[in-house]
Amino acid sequence: MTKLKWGMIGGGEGSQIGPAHRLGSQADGLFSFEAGALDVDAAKGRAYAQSLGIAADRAYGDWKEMLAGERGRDDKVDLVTVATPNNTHFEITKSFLEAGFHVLCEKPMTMTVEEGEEIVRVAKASGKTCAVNYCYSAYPMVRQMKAMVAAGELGAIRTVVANFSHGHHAAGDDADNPRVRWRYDPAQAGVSGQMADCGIHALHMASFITGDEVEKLSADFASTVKGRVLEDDAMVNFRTMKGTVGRLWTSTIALGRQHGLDIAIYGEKGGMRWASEQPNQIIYNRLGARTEIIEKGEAGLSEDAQRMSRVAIAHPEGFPLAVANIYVDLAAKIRGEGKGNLPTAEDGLRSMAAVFAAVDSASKDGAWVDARPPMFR
Ligand SMILES: NC(=O)C1=CN([C@@H]2O[C@H](COP(=O)(O)OP(=O)(O)OC[C@H]3O[C@@H](n4cnc5c(N)ncnc54)[C@H](OP(=O)(O)O)[C@@H]3O)[C@@H](O)[C@H]2O)C=CC1
Ligand SMILES: O=C1CO[C@H](CO)[C@@H](O)[C@@H]1O
Repeated sequence: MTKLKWGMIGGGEGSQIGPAHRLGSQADGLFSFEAGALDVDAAKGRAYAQSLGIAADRAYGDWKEMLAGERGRDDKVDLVTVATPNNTHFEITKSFLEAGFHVLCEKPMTMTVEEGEEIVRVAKASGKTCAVNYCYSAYPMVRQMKAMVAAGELGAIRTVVANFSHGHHAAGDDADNPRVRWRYDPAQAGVSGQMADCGIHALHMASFITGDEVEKLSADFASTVKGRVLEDDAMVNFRTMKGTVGRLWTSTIALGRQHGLDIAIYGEKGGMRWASEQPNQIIYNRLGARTEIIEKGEAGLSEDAQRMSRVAIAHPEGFPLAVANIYVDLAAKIRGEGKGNLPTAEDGLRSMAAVFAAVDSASKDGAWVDARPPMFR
């Protein structure tokens, strides 16, 4: 099978997410890395792209040059990944979709709800795929949890408790760290810091696993590090469309917590929890029974959990392979072979609506506000 052609914008040398996209896109031999505008500094971006094996004429200085260069080629890239800071996602994603490219955009998909709605419209009109990199939903055992909820193994879901709390932005003297500073700069990050950076992953997981959506929420935001404009800690209570009670804590100042993404689902007949730092196990309790550990690779897992797992039982499969699962489903969708369980532009829009609702609620002492995008009300 001929490989699809892939290009990336952002994800340059030293970036946090760039390596995961390179490893993920290459893991299954489905995409060849053909073009990139990898850095905000044109010279650095061109040099780094070439050091990764990209031809000089496709190692672009910026995304506009890449769009102009690629759209005229017979062998243009099929898929473009947008892995730049948040304030550029909308313009780049919209432009590439309109020019006929498939796009995988990093989260948050846009800076505003209106932009999110615009991307949903543009993606639909273009007929191209626009996915958003909610990659934690592509861990095998997260797929297993989704399948178990859908099969009714937990009964009606009562409560979802999600955390995405780490301690890596706890140092007040780290404000100039280039990996940190844009995350608290409203011009580059948007109206929210940690809620938009990590909280939306946890909220997406809650929706993804339960097959439900956030309807309304109440938020408490805090900026605990002196001088920080945007929140670095947030507690959000929410309710879903089906009436499930939701709790979310997201923080960047929780020293001692490393990645800090975990989720628990409690239903009438059972409960289960999963943590991204122990991704191969689900801790499961049936009502009245002893605790069970469900292990990646064991017999009897859902078809989707098996499909998303590459190596035998007990061998760790981690973050880059979860990202690879997103690329597997993207390749299938681009080839018209199925949709998998891809996070979509609609998911990206729902996240933006939740972020804006949380900012609004926090400014009103935690008043409950509608968290649905106007387009879906
Ligand atoms: N899905 C996930 O799990 C994760 C998602 N993310 C998301 O990915 C995006 C990038 O985050 P992260 O990698 O942590 O950020 P970093 O700051 O670590 O890296 C950003 C990279 O993009 C480059 N860049 C900045 N602006 C442009 C531009 N206009 N054109 C081309 N390249 C540009 C930077 O260059 P330079 O170094 O010179 O500034 C750098 O190489 C964010 O939106 C973030 O929310 C991040 C981590 C995990
Ligand atoms: O999306 C993300 C998930 O993980 C990181 C934390 O480790 C975040 O900073 C990031 O933007």
